[in-house]
Amino acid sequence: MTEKSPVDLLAAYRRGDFFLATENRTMLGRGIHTAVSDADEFALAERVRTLLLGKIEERSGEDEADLVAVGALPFDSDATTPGHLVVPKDVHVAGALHPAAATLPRHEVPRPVAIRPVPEPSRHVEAVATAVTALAERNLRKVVLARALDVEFAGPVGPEGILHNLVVDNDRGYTFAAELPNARTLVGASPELLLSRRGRTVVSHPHAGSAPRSADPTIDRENAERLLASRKDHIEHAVLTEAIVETLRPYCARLDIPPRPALVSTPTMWHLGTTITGELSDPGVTALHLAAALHPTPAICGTPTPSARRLVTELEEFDRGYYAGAVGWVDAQGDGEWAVSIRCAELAEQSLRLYAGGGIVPESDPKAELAETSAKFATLLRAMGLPQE
Ligand SMILES: C=C(O[C@@H]1C=C(C(=O)O)C=C[C@H]1O)C(=O)O
Repeated sequence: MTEKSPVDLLAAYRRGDFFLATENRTMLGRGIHTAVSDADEFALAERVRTLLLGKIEERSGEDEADLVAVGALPFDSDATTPGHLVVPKDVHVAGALHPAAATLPRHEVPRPVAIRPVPEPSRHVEAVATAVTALAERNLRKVVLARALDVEFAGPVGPEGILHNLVVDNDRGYTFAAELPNARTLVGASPELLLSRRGRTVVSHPHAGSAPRSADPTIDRENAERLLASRKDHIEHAVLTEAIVETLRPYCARLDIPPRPALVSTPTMWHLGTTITGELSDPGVTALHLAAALHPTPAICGTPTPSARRLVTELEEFDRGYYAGAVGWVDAQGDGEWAVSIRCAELAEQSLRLYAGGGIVPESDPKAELAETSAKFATLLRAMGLPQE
């Protein structure tokens, strides 16, 4: 592994590579040594584990640090949208991109020729109202409804400029670009950690409960305080942390769960977040296996999961693809990091689809839910140099 600075890695990123920047690490994966796709996420985790362990043996004693698999899990796996990981030919890892990245000049992204909401905003409001009724009828505690924006360009557009600007804007969280098996690139900046594993230590940082940031410091503070005091948002959040804890508990000898969520901020949103830390009882369980066990969490699907998933399919007029899945890496030891793939877009040759959703509980107001998705689009719109809806 040659030494490169984090800013060099960002500059070196090209479509086809894997890129992930976190608060303390920057990773660039290039080339395909082996690609593994599987619609069954646990089978995928097992195949990747066997593959990486096999590679350790081939190398016998050489450096194992760059033996990783990187990639993305979709919201709903099937044959055309499988979990997709790649063992890159070359992996470069460096330290944190920030604070240095904040001073980098922004890149120009071509202006779109068309932006079309899917569905129309009024239809999303109706879908949320229908969801609120369905929650009571079907005994659901929460469902997450999303909408999309289809953006078209006059010519080919790469992910490089968008990724660069996302990195400049976001000094925390998980900023990523990953190649998808459908010849698209998933690019985004998620605040939310699904799961990380380092040795026996696992961490999950679920987010639920949202309010927009404001350029006016007084309004910004008020929005944050209203969120911290909002019963509706605390209910949405509790449903999520309960599910994470329930899933992780059987794997862990110890779990630390803070009694109440904390305020988390991105440049565009306030959220409620809870950092859950655990110690694995079986260190043989990989980060990817645990990510597969947790997914789909009530942050992006709902509770109970099967009926929430059904309601999502009934009410959303588009396929989520790799939005509301996970993006990350796992190494030969089973360590890894998986972020929830939100605040992201799937980029094709000269078009992209960007996504945003929000949790619906019985107390939800449909108009406020529409506004929340608009605020969430801002992460990507800003990186594209566009006005925020
Ligand atoms: C579903 C999204 O975000 C999720 C939903 C949230 C909410 O409902 O409050 C908050 C953070 C995320 O877990 C998204 O950004 O698309």
